Amino acid sequence: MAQPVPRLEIRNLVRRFGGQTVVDHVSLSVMPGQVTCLLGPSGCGKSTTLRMIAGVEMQDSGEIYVDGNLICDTVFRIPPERRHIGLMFQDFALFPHLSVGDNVAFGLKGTKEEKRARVEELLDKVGLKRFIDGFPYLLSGGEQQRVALARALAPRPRIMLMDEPFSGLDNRLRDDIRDQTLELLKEEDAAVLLVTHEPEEAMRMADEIALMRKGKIVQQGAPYNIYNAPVDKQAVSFFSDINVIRGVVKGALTDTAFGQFLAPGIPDGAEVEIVIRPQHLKIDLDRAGKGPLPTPQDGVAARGEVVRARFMGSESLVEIRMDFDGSILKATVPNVFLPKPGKPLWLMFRRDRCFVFPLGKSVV
Ligand SMILES: Nc1ncnc2c1ncn2[C@@H]1O[C@H](COP(=O)(O)OP(=O)(O)OP(=O)(O)O)[C@@H](O)[C@H]1O
Repeated sequence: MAQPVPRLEIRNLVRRFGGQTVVDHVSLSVMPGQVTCLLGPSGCGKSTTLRMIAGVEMQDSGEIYVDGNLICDTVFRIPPERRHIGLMFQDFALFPHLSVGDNVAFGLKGTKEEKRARVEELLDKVGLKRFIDGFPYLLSGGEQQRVALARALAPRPRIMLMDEPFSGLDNRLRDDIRDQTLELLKEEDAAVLLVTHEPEEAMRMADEIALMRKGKIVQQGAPYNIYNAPVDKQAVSFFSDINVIRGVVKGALTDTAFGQFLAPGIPDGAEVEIVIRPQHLKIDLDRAGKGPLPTPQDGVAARGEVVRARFMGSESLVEIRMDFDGSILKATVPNVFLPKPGKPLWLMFRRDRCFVFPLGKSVV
């Protein structure tokens, strides 16, 4: 069977500013109806990548394809207005002197009736048809954002590029608008590339996440895989708080106060870091103080004493000073669990939730 052709594909895009490579051989593809999130810290080159795809920035090397057809390399270049790409940025500014309907119709081709039908269809989908003849100033921030989305989607773009489109909205509003936006984007079957520096946004929106750091994509895959099979310590810590203990490898194993961990492919004598998220650090509540027996999954329990416990809303955060080296580890526990400072607790590193990385090594 023929391989499906990506709606958008970029190959080895490179952009340098003043000797610094801010986008460094970035390649990715997005299928129709798929949302890919370009996720990374501020300044890692996400927006520059998006601007090159939009055609408002020229790459130093690399190619961009739409439906398998070259639209831009260093010699050939289709101008931005002929790329059929929809854009949505944080500063989405609607035209204040045009009605909501005319804002959405802006850039649409066809007869008056055709345009009106498309505008009504989209405003209906974003739940704002009643404002069609009103002006943008009558709308809240969230409503204006939905109009901007309708405007971007009106000409049926084959690709939607979105750069932090929800960051101007307050938290509660944002979740609703993200969900609505996602629904509409799927209905319209556009290939979406969404830039964000917020892991929660990427997890909520993406079919696929491309994790970017220092101009490079360090990992790409479904949110579940990025979260559960991270490539390095930084990739774990980008999504959550982490606990780290160290060990030395001997015979593809490392011995720690929490028992042995597998360290496949890491040479004898190398130092490793064993990383675990606070929600996976297990507190033994049943046999507290008695030193539970090791199990294949939980390993050996290590003793510590509570330093502080805080209630965070849906969970409690407990900080424990470990007897074996005096370090402080963090555990989160659902609901209310507020042991007093000084209380002894036994902790276990769940082996199926740990990541073992060579010390000091990251992908870039
Ligand atoms: N036109 C330009 N001239 C010089 N440097 C630039 C230019 N555009 C971007 N840069 C630099 O390139 C780097 C990447 O910028 P970019 O805006 O792509 O990052 P980003 O990941 O989108 O960050 P943010 O989330 O803060 O927007 C930054 O160091 C930025 O200062």
